[in-house]
Amino acid sequence: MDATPEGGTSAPADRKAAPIELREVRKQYPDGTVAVDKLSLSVNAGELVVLIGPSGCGKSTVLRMINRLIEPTSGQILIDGDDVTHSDAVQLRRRIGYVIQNVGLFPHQTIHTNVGTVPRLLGWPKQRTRDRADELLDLVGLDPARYGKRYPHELSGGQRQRVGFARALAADPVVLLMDEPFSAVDPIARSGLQREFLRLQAEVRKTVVLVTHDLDEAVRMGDRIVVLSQGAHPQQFGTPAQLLGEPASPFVREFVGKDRGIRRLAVLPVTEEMLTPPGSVAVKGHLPTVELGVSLYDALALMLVANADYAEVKDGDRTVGLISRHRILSIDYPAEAD
Ligand SMILES: Nc1ncnc2c1ncn2[C@@H]1O[C@H](COP(=O)(O)OP(=O)(O)OP(=O)(O)O)[C@@H](O)[C@H]1O
Repeated sequence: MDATPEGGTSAPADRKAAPIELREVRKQYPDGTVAVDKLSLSVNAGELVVLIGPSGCGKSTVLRMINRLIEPTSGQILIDGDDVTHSDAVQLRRRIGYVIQNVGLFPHQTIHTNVGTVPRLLGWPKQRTRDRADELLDLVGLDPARYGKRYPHELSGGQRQRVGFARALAADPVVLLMDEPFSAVDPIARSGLQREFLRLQAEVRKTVVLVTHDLDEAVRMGDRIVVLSQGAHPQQFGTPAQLLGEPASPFVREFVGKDRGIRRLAVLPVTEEMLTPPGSVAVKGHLPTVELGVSLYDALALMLVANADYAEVKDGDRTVGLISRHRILSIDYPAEAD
């Protein structure tokens, strides 16, 4: 049985993703800087949680404490219920995938060898390691026959990033940590890679902690988002829609900014309650069609391109109603907290 988003129901033996819990974790660097001040946080198995906040608020420190590249000063970090703050750090890192900006592939090793790094360290038989590297390259959309023998400099930045994902996933880690993984590629390649990663995540369902400073990325990728202020103080921990619709404090409202109305359209779906029955309004010309459940943002974008006031909404082959531009632009905004 697979791990569920709620966590805790799978047998550990076949668990593919593990919950993470931080209990009052603190990091004070030797020079006295308190980067993380007693942070408590729970991430469910199979969930993608984004850490976002202003520069220097402690995001990377939090992430690097989870795989013990940085030792916490105090507090506990539990993975799958086990406190890992006193376990063997090298063993731990083999159970945790780690993806960083610019990937850090070994330049003198082929792509295939790079992807097989952790399985080799774990002592997997050669054939199994080779098969696994092929499988992972396929999974990230790189043909192993074509790219496996190349060296990192013979790939584009976006392709190298995919290899980074493949390498991080090769030994089937229970947790995946990603620190600004998309920021080294240009904006167009970035949105393609984000989409690809979401497709991959839907398939592998790892517990992912992603650090970014890009709010659009956070909203697109996160099941939930934690907004941190200096000292890694959580200001709000919620779904993208909650964050954009109900910022919990002036800090969060300022952080999500003036564009939050537009961003919010990207996280709210077209639902049946929003629809007008087909035939109840006179419409001119050909209407664009959208699937029930697409984002309001996408529906509105289609209407603007087609210069139409309505779009026809389908559920599979069936037309379930019409959605109007006006309806999308008049969605409610809950009262803001102060
Ligand atoms: N080795 C270190 N020694 C002393 N202070 C450090 C060290 N590493 C980080 N810091 C400080 O700890 C704080 C948090 O740093 P961290 O890199 O975790 O922040 P961040 O939110 O990831 O920042 P950014 O978004 O700019 O990458 C900062 O004030 C930083 O200057």
